Amino acid sequence: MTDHELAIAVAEEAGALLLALQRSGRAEGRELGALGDREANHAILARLRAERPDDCILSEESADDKARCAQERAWIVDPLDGTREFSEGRDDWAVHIGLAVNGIAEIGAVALPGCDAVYSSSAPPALSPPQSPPRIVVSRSRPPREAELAAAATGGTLVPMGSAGAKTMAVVRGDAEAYIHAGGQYEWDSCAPVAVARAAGLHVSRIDGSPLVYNCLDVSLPDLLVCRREFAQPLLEAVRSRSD
Ligand SMILES: Nc1ncnc2c1ncn2[C@@H]1O[C@H](COP(=O)(O)O)[C@@H](OP(=O)(O)O)[C@H]1O
Ligand SMILES: [Mg+2]
Repeated sequence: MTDHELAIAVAEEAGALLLALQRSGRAEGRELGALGDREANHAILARLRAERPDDCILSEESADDKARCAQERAWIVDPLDGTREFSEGRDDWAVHIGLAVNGIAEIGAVALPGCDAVYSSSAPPALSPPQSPPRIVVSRSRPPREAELAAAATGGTLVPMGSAGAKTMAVVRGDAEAYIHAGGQYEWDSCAPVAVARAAGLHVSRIDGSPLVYNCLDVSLPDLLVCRREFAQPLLEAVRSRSD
């Protein structure tokens, strides 16, 4: 099984488990979210450890073994991204299985079980012509000021949505032209989605235009821009105007 095949299989397996849990009535609200985080994490770690015993794993839901930083390869996983939306019974949540190689998000699978979809860096969908002005997806609960500036500068509209994976896949799919986040996030929130976005030919960077680097000692990765290449320059300029 290749790394790509493994990432897809693990994302699908955890996604099916989570969808069944969400529909089961076993728990609701915060309790449902906590159960989902824990059970998906357990399934993902068991499978990755069995199939890739020599690789390190960084997961949102497990203690971080910093020995990973000395390794070329690290699996970076978010068992349930968009926990809030999952626990509200919505569809905008995701499972992220990413593999960073030498700090770069090389391989990723993002499952959107509520939409019956799995995206992979091995076969991203072809991009259709972008709409203009751009549709910019942002956090439902924490839309950043930088995105408002970017929308104002480009005449674009903000589209609130949960989950970093769901938002990035909206750009990959062509339902939006950009995803802007600022103010806080971690490596697991973006590694797998960014691997898929890179493979699809999208622009991916921090909001100052610098590269997104993974498998770092400090796992904070507080902002990002994923967008159609046509919009990268105007969006980066608009976001930079905040710090001028
Ligand atoms: N300011 C912040 N600080 C830390 N994490 C943040 C954050 N804003 C968003 N995130 C995380 O990024 C993911 C997507 O958030 P959003 O839906 O608001 O865009 C969520 O991951 P989890 O659901 O895995 O916790 C959320 O916790
Ligand atoms: Mg997350």
